[in-house]
Amino acid sequence: MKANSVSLDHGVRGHPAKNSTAAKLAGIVSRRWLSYVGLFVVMALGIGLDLGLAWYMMQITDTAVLKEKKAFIDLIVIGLCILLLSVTVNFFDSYLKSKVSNTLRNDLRIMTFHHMLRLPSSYFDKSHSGELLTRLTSDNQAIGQALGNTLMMLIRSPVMAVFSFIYLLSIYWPLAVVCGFIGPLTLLVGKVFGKALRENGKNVQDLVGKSTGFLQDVLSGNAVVKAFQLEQKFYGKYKAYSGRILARETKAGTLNATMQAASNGIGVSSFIIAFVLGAYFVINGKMTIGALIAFIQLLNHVTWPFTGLAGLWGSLQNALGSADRIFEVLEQRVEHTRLPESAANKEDERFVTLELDGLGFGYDDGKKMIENLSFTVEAGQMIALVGPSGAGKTTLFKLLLGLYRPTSGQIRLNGQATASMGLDRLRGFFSLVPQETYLFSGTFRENIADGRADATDEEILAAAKHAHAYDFIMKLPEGLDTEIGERGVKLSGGQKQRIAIARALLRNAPVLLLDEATAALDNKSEHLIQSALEKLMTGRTTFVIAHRLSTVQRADRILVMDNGQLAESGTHDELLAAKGLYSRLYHMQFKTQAEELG
Ligand SMILES: Nc1ncnc2c1ncn2[C@@H]1O[C@H](COP(=O)(O)OP(=O)(O)OP(=O)(O)O)[C@@H](O)[C@H]1O
Repeated sequence: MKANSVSLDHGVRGHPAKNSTAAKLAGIVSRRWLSYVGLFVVMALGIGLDLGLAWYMMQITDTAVLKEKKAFIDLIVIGLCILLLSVTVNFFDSYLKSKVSNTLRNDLRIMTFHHMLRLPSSYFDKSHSGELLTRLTSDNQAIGQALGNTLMMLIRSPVMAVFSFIYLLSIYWPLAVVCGFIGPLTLLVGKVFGKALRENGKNVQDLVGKSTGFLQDVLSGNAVVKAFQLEQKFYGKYKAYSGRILARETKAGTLNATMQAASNGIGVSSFIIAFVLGAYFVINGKMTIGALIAFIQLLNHVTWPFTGLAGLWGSLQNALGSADRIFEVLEQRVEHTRLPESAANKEDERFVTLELDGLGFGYDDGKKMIENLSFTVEAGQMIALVGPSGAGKTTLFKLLLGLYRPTSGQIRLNGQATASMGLDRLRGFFSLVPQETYLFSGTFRENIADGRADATDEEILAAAKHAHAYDFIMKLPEGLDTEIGERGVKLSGGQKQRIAIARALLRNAPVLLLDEATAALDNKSEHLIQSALEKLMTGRTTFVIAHRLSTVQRADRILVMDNGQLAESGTHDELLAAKGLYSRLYHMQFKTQAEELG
């Protein structure tokens, strides 16, 4: 990753930073100091050239007025040199500005994504993925723009103004002093409007984030939208979002226009004053015509920077609003200090025992979801988790995977408390087959290989065969290289599940967390999946959130959860004999299945 040779760790490592947004941005900008040195050199040359051009205009006008032919020819040569230099400087100015802007956008993009990948599940539960997406897209765009052109112009303008003013003083100081008072007035305008523009800019970005999240939901759930005929409702909702964005953008436009008009008025009045007064001084013989032309040219540099500054200040404030949103993500506490490596399939990490000791947990709302849960699982056992909906079965999986930390008690893996174990190592013990299959856009090969990055083609094919996915993949013209569509839209539910099983097979972790799908499949597909799961469970310790009677009956131990507590535990026969919650659930399900089978 040579091109990204910046440190990806934002200095604050998840602690809310006290520095201002501008100071935090400065920290990021400073990583590209060499490009900025180049930009400053080009800027100095550009300022010199602009001053030189004013001098040149004065000389050539006075030479023409005085009809000095020899000096006139010399000035034509000098003019050509100025032209050549100006073209070169202009090229490097634009090139370096876009380079620094693009590079910093790239830095920020990868830094933000790197940070996002290390954020805990609790953060994603609270934030909408579409909204987070805009921080990597439009917010990133706004900042990149500001750190290139806007920033350089903001630095160049006052420097240029100072040098131009000194030159004006040297031409005719009384006129310079009069005009010099007017330019800085525009700064006041910028100050008055800057805060409002920044706040408005942040509001626009917040709204864009929300509406993008909404769009993402509607577009990815388009089948439900059509089935429930939600088109009108969602169209109205999006129109409302869009209208609010428009209103905010119109407000920004009005603020900008007022600010520009005010600073322009100040700029134009200084121009008129200079022209009228300058003409008066020419009539009185205090200035030459050439000096007046140079004066007007330079005055432009004294006033324009201030005039333009107001607009630039506005876009900088907008970008700071976007930066606030990005830093909000970068300052979230991360669960990993670095990106975890896939730790599965390590021979030295065999599973021996897993103990839950007085485990307690509640989500953010403080309500206890799991209370005082204790049990021990030995290697090779198959544990079925059953219980009513909302009993806490999936939550237990989240705790085992370290997606959330227990609020009390301990989980011990091979005798070691998981709280003191690195998350990479902890997650390396597990392979997850979630209830809702989640595949990523890409090919079959890529999706299966997500189980293990260094898997060979033979291993991928073997996993596909064991998962009964090989035949349907190979029937497709591009085989393993067939694109599966967004989240696997081109696949049936059963096919998706078999790809997920192949992925888990390849991971080859010692403990399998299997959340059985509840969706009913046809008999053939069901049989293929059962057979694939059998292969996956072989030689592994398995926790299965069980919805099927067959799974439950085969389990070495059934843990019956109710309201986050272990209500009962035992084998199928023991629990039936106990005639408790399990027995009731079993008979209820058995009756339903018998009815379904006619
Ligand atoms: N991220 C979350 N934030 C807050 N509460 C949550 C979160 N996820 C789940 N819950 C709540 O925790 C409780 C247990 O949920 P869990 O998903 O563990 O149940 P479950 O036993 O797996 O249910 P099911 O069989 O229906 O999948 C539920 O009341 C649920 O509303």
